[in-house]
Amino acid sequence: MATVMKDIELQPNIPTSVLFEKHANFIKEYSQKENSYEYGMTDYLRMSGMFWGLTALELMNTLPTQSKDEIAEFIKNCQDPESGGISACVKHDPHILHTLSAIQILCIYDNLNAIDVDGVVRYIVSLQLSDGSFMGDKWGEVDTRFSFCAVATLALLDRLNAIDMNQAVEFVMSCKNFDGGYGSRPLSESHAGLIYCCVGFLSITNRLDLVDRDTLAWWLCERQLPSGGLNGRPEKLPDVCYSWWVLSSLSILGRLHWIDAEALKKFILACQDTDTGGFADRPGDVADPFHTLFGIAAMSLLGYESVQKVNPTFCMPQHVIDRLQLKPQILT
Ligand SMILES: CN(C(=O)[C@H](Cc1cnc[nH]1)NC(=O)OCc1ccccc1)[C@@H](Cc1ccccc1)C(=O)N[C@@H](Cc1c[nH]c2ccccc12)C(=O)NO
Ligand SMILES: [Zn+2]
Repeated sequence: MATVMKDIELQPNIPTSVLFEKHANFIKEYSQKENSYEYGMTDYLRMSGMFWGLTALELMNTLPTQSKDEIAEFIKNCQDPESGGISACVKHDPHILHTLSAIQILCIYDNLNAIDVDGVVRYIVSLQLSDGSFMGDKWGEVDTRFSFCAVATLALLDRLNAIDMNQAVEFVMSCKNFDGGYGSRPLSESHAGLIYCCVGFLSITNRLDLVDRDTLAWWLCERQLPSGGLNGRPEKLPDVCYSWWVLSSLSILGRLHWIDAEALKKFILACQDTDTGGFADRPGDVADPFHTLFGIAAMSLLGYESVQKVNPTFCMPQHVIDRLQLKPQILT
């Protein structure tokens, strides 16, 4: 009985280069369709959506610098004066995910003094529990994603000393599985997105010595399918955003060369929508800003020319990380 591996077939006529013009247009148009149904439906993701769009544009050297003040104004209006946290959109509750996205955007524009930095630090500190873990917001959900958001935000603000670092590391390590991967809580299944968060967390806290380097690198390489694409867990279909979660983790572990880069590049290029611009999760699907950022960021990690270098730990342009004099640990 043949074991059927879930994968896709690449069509013959796929693009052979990144269609930069079309992608820049796609992102700019997306943000202008303010009164469209899709735009309204994604209010709850607005701050993250802005991070995806702006980072993609900066990586393609097309950041709209003229929007700097209006974006700072929007972010200011999203900061809750009482908790110090930042929300996805005005009138929404603050959340650690969108607090990170907001700080990432302000760092790209070198405009951190647009918001109350001490308030943001106070908010992050207020979310840490006694076991070292972090809640996403006041409603109490705990997840290793939020551990990453906490240390990434504090590192960008140069305020890492505000939290109990040893306890924070203890909790993340309690989520390591025997396959070398990490889940969202202790005993949760390994997943490429959470592995990115936990490896990124250990990179920022300078504790990559705690990773089972080759076991984990092996699990990550096993994500590559015959189509060249990467999936997020065994038996799943390939998806261009997993190119980012897996490649950035392998880069931090110094094992990027274990992936078949040429086959992966072909898969990523095939995910471009040649009509609308943008990247979809898989060839032939509808493009969106999320998959557009992670497709471009993955191409950057693969050394594709005329894309700015991206930092694998922060998913931000390397020149921004350099300006902030941040040196997240990577293994060579
Ligand atoms: C809420 N999200 C998801 O659940 C996506 C859905 C998806 C896309 N392709 C396959 N599934 N899943 C996802 O992001 O999984 C990867 C992941 C999971 C956990 C932690 C980190 C990354 C997406 C949005 C979305 C929803 C639906 C369709 C496309 C995008 C999402 O917001 N993901 C997060 C993932 C992420 C990126 N950087 C992070 C840092 C810390 C924590 C999470 C993230 C994000 O981009 N935040 O800025
Ligand atoms: Zn995806």
